[in-house]
Amino acid sequence: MQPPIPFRKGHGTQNDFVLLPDLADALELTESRVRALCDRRMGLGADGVLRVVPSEVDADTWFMDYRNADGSIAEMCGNGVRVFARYLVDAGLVKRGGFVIGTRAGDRRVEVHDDDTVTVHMGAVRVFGESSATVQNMLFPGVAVDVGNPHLGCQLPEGSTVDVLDLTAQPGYDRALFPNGVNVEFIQELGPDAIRMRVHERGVGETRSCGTGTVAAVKSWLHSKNRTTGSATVDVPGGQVSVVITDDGSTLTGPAEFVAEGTLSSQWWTAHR
Ligand SMILES: N[C@@H](CCC[C@H](N)C(=O)O)C(=O)O
Repeated sequence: MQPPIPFRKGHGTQNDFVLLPDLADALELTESRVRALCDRRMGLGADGVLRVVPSEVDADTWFMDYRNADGSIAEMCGNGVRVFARYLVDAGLVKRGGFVIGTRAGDRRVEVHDDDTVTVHMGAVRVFGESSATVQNMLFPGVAVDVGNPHLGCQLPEGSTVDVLDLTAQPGYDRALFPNGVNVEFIQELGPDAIRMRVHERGVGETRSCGTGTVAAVKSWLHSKNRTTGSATVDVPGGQVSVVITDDGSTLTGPAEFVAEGTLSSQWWTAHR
């Protein structure tokens, strides 16, 4: 019989996660279990799952096994990695300060600050093409951005607001350019160093924030001004984060909050295999 499984529920700017500490790398986290966990009625409810496992490459590093709510695997999650980092400190698995977390997009250095906000070194951000998204027969020009996972950042024309967009359905996108799907950001300029963003996430739907999406949004916004580097605050429906993009990397800083902790019922876990 499966012993009860501990979990934590947390969020970063309301992009929410079920965190499963699996220090012995023994949990069988199937697609069906991820979908059930993330379901807001039959499960705990979340945009994704963060499984905490030892890295196979480096004995001193913890690996973030991230899954989208539909059970799919993604390379990276910027809000998730902040919650993950805070968990490692809270659980006494690493010391507060700077350390490295393994992800499918590569190692990410994080700094957990005294106020529990977290800065993540998100690595290189690359624009790899011009494209567009379609929402309710309206075309939004944008650029394809690689933040370890794929994004399409669409800058709204001056004077437009992201509020009016209906993001209940997946925006249309070029399947040849994004063969593995894409996260789509809609960006509104607020000022010289401030933007707003809404996002439709691959494997989830519209979320209240997407950390990699905020980095992609700042890169797209800078690109629309013929700039490659710069910084901005990004307002999302769930709060605010700060992004800095330099020639050789990028950082994302924002909150990481815990909501609850408990154990999953063994019966429930077995029923959803
Ligand atoms: N919410 C995340 C991104 C999660 C992965 C994304 N849905 C994908 O499939 O690439 C973030 O905070 O970055």
